[in-house]
Amino acid sequence: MVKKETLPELYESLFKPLTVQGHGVYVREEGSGWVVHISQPQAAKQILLKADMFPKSQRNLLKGTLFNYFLGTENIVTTTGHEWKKHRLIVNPAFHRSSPVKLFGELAKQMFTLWETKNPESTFTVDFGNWMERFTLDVIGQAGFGFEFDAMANENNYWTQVYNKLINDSRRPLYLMFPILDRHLSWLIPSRRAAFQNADKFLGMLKQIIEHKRKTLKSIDMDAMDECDKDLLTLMIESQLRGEGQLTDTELLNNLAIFFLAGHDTTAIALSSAVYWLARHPHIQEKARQEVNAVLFPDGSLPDEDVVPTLENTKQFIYLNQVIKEALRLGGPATQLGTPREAQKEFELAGTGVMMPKGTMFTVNIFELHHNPELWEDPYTFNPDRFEAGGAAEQNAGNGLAWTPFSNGTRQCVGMNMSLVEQRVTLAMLLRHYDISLPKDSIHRHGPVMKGGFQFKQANLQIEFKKRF
Ligand code: HEM
Repeated sequence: MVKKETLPELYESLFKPLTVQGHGVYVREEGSGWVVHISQPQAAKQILLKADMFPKSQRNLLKGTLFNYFLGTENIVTTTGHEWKKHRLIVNPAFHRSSPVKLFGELAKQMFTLWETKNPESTFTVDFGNWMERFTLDVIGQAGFGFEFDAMANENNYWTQVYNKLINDSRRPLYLMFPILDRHLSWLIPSRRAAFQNADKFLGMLKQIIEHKRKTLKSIDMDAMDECDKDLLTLMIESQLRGEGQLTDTELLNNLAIFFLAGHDTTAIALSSAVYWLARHPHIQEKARQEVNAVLFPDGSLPDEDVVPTLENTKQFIYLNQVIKEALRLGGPATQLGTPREAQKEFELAGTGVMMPKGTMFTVNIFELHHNPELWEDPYTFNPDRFEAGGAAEQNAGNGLAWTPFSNGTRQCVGMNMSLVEQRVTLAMLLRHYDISLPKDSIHRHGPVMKGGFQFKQANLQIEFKKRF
């Protein structure tokens, strides 16, 4: 990505020729070998819904890297078969029982206060991408294990810096492309030695929290605590104490690390995408705002104060949910599966009639599926009506998986509901409090411009907010 091209321009030149000429299937070299990319709904459904036939590939290319050091190998993402089921058995109920709606709302309020203290005028501009990273870090710290990063109030505090350094160091392209550097030579490179020591600090802090929680939870009445106020670590340990399964401290640690990596940037990117598209479409923004007001204040009163939606309210935000889905279609954080799937025997790839040999590696190319012109008319246009009852999304669904930002099947994202509720609460509160627009000099005026490198993030996303109260 040398030139600052918009996403549609990049897609047209780089990927569309492959997707369209290949009828939604083509192969690409990905370091681990050739991987079949799928952007066609029948084949996507076949690969994702038959998890036993297409398990995650166990070729661990990142073995020995800082990235792997942080996440470990005993977690819900890297394991398969019985091992994976053991993790999902504990992790799934924790996510289902946790709905920290109040936490999302209180943190949104805190963010508005911080903005307005720094910007006393009625209209101001913020680096929204950066704020979403800080907001979602505060959320995952508290919702994950009851830890206050305070990244919004003070971006330079100790643990926020340790965490940000760890994430940046573990994603450095050079070390991901040449894992041998971390595996065998990190002791020779002072900056890399420091990066591993920094990871030890963060992991050490997580270990202490796990030990502390194990001890305290044995001695308190868990039923006396409100379910919504419990963090994920508490809920996982509780499941074990109730005899619902067992994870060692290392397994708990590795899963907490995964929740950070999988749950922090992803929701930040999703929220940034939704706010960006709302900024570009004032009439859609107004329609979503009116729905939020009608749900929260059915008597027509519109108080000039922030009100945190309840979980029940968030289920009634039908149009806002369409906005979120459309923003995930256009700019969802997962552009393809994190780990390729490996065919366990020879089979016919659905919708193509082509036989694929045992051992073939596949990925569902979520980005291309979501921009495939054969599935989505005018694919770059933001149009939440695609997701209304009877709309294009519903019609596509009869034909396979055309919209799948969280993957699907048994290995669907376990944090999906948490992320969707977080997005609904945050967007509803933003819409009530502010009119949202793009600054005149925004680099994104004609389409989203992405950062280079491995992350699918909008570059320098400045957003203008005008107070409504
Ligand atoms: C917009 C937000 C999010 C998106 C688009 C997203 C997307 C995805 C996708 C595509 C996968 C499948 C990866 C694969 O199979 O290779 C996945 C898995 C997963 N996600 Fe998310 N995710 C989001 C938020 C979260 C959050 C908030 C958490 C936790 C705090 C989370 C935790 C996980 C975990 C643990 C898995 C592995 C599940 C398993 O293999 O059983 N995600 N996510």
